[in-house]
Amino acid sequence: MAALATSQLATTHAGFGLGGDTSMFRRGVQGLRGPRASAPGTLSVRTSARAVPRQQSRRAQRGGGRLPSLVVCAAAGMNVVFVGAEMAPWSKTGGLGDVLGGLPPAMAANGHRVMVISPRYDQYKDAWDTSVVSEIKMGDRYETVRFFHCYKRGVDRVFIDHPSFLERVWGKTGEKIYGPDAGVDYKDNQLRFSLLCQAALEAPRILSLNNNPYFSGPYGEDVVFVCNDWHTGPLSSYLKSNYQSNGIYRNAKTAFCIHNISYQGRFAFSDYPELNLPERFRSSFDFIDGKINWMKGGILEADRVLTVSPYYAEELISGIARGCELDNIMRLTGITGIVNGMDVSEWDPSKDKYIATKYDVSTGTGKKKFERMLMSAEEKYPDKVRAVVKFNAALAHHIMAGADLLAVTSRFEPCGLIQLQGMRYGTPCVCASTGGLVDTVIEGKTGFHTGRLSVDCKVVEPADVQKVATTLKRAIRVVGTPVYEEMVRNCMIQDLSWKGPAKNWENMLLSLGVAGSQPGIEGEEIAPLAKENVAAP
Ligand SMILES: Nc1ncnc2c1ncn2[C@@H]1O[C@H](COP(=O)(O)OP(=O)(O)O[C@H]2O[C@H](CO)[C@@H](O)[C@H](O)[C@H]2O)[C@@H](O)[C@H]1O
Repeated sequence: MAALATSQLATTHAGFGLGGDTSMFRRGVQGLRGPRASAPGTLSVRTSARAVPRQQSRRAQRGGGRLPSLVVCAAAGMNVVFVGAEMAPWSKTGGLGDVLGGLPPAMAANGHRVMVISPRYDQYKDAWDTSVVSEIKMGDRYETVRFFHCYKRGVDRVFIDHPSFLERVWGKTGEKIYGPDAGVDYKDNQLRFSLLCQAALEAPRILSLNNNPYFSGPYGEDVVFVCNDWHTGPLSSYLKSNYQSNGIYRNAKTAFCIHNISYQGRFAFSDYPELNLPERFRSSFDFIDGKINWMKGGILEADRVLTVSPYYAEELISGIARGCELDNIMRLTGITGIVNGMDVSEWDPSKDKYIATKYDVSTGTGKKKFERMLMSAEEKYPDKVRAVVKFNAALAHHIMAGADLLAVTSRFEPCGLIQLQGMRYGTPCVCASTGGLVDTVIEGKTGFHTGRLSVDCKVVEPADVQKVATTLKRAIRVVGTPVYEEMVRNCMIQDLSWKGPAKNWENMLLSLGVAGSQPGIEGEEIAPLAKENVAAP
């Protein structure tokens, strides 16, 4: 019998990633109104950071720098600043956190100076208070944010500290990032993430960071910001209105990356003034449903639009259903797809702390004892299914290591990480033919394709059920045969790391032409997965 992991992993956590797709959004902001509203278009971000030294010459530093202890890198490069609502392992509800955890170290390994900025949802014991503060306009009043920092795997991790992040989520990292309960958003998410965008724009200028052996001082103004999902939609607009119109960040550019288009950050149109953006940006944010749409604004105002696989990029512009009503906007701007990598140090079957029996491609075999147990369980409960509906990192690793097949029956899948994780653990995937699954799973070689499934989430099409059942049966018949063994091997010998994707990202970001940007070098990240970068309440 084949042990089968269903797409539970892909679906159970979906309730956490709530986003702002909220017709029920009603925000009570009266309590936040204050006397210091500034006119649209004026610089509303004020900093009280202490003076910082000028950034030293990168090349001079690299030339004379000592050999790095964590990352092998040298020469050239660019300043890249990722901004997002999640950053694994400090915060994660799904793949967005994984990407902001794994891609930046791979870029840093190639010699780029890389910062990632996300909220400080918890008292992370490895992140220090920089003592740098900034006053940010949040709705009608100014709020003070503090910047916390740690340097890990060659990357500056910057955490924005504000009560609207820490007080809500404290001690519950991984949950409650977007709302008090699954399916419920915080009423002030618009203000929380506007604060994140504005604070993120301050960080490269005011933080003097000196841990990296090749760089020191602030990043400065020649940077490329990489915005991720709707939470960062207004960042490009703030860059233009608060800085570039005042002669700051003249050469900076932005890229906007779509991980999940289902959550677009739709808010009542009457809330637009709360963003403190000039009128000229209103048309970028307004939407056909009479709301403002953060993702639309993010797409239209960025210098480049990306998503996480080439096939998904095609799907997004194919029509309303797969483009979720933003297809026409993306046809206008164009969109580039780059397949995600995965964190091969976190997901390593030969070292995985969660699994008792470590293995690699040369030891990928099943245990007779467990096979017998499964068979007897099947005899006893022939029609029963075990569903575990909770976020459990250890169980996720167990499933990848223990299953014979992984079913990923997504209607949409921008890239998908669980099929990569499955393949890394020698678990071929039975997947729907959509998005990144098309780009990453090869029929008959590393998995099985069901064909495309309907995107109408309200109905279960009998034809889709048939497709899934037929493909599962087809796959189960292969399990245990030499063909299956070959598929397991094909899965495990692939390089699924961030190395290749990081190079693709580099080329795309270089094409934006930020002053001083240069190609990186072939670097190897050699740092072990840091044990200490876990959250601690
Ligand atoms: N119950 C559970 N317990 C523990 N861990 C669990 C879990 N359920 C899921 N996970 C983990 O969460 C991550 C899920 O990432 P995915 O990329 O598969 O989907 P997600 O929709 O979150 O990401 C979105 O963004 C990513 C990143 O771009 C795209 O790959 C994807 O297609 C897009 O939908 C994986 O690391 C998985 O192991």
